[in-house]
Amino acid sequence: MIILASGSPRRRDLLLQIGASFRVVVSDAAEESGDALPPEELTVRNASAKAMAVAAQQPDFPVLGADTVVSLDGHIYGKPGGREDAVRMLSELSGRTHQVTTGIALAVGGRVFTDAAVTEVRFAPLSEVEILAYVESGEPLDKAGAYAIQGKAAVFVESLHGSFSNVVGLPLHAVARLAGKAGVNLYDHYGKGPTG
Ligand SMILES: Cc1cn([C@H]2C[C@H](O)[C@@H](COP(=O)(O)OP(=O)(O)OP(=O)(O)O)O2)c(=O)[nH]c1=O
Repeated sequence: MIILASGSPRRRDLLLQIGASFRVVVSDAAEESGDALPPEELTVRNASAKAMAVAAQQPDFPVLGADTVVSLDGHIYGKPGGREDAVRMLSELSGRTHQVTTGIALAVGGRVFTDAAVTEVRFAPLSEVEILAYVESGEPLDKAGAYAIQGKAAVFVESLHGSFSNVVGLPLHAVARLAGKAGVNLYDHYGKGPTG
């Protein structure tokens, strides 16, 4: 069994999807933000801080932390500060290709294994009316870059290159690969793997 150090229902759903054996302990680690660090470095740092904060209380289990940001033209977009901020972010993403980066960190036995995945997402040009209606739906407010690809914003996405689950908050292939590297079994209930 592992511990998911995350309050994100999306990350919980993604681990459930692959049949992982886990429980959730939400981390209180402070997140860094801003454009000073490249997205891979920033998200790996934040993911490590989340994993290590929970590992300090739960040293007997491997702990997985993750952090997702959107980036475009050297700017990093985290969660919007409110509706106006969400409108601004979506206007900037409109008609452009941006990157979604998730850093992951697995703390196990005093060591921290890390990785990051990047997905390119192309948005169609969005009208002001579309953006305002979407923000009004409330969906963007707790999402990096002010949108949810698994939700109503799916209609904005013209194309995607890379891992889809990465955009939703947890790159599942990279998580499985990292677990393998760290010697952690994600599916330890009765020793069964994803195929049962
Ligand atoms: C781009 C995008 C982000 N998101 C979400 C995933 C993350 O939950 C959130 C990014 O915020 P994060 O700070 O990475 O995570 P979180 O605060 O939700 O959870 P925790 O720190 O406890 O792990 O944005 C989507 O759900 N869909 C999307 O298409």
